[in-house]
Amino acid sequence: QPPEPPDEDKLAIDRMLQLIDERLEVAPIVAQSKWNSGAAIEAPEREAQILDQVAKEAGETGVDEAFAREFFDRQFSAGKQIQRRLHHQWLQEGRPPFADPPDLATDVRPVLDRLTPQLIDSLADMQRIAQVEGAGRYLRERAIVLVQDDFDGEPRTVALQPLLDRMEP
Ligand SMILES: C=C(O[C@@H]1C=C(C(=O)O)C=C[C@H]1O)C(=O)O
Repeated sequence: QPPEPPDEDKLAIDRMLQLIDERLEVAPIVAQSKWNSGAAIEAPEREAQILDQVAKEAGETGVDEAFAREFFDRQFSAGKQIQRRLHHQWLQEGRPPFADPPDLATDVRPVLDRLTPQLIDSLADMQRIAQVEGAGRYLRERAIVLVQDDFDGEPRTVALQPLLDRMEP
């Protein structure tokens, strides 16, 4: 029998995976909003602003700042991958603008901003659990169940990478 993390750690890993999935779920809404407005998928100043906030809150929560930055950078990459794939698809379909598009600033970004502190708290758990035997194995197994595999599972792989890099197998 391979070693398994304690139940409490399993719950914390599940929680992290649910939050990652929730964040990825927002990407298609971002894509819709940008499809209508013509805004670029890449918003580097917005990413920089989130990362500044992340660095500050990570410090206060005892999360390694480089780990937190790397983690969020990968979440951005995964989200942008989804946006690019959808825009590519819609371009090929000749899709017209969406009828009732969400507003990026007032409807969509606040949803992502609410997830940020929850993800940082969860990162504090992950930092501790990284040393627990079987944590990486459990995370890998549960990710298949809890995180969407849209677009061939590529965004999922990207989003999980910083966690798996740290975890005991
Ligand atoms: C989600 C957006 O698109 C991209 C992805 C971001 C993210 O995942 O937080 C942030 C900025 C953009 O580069 C956005 O513009 O808000």
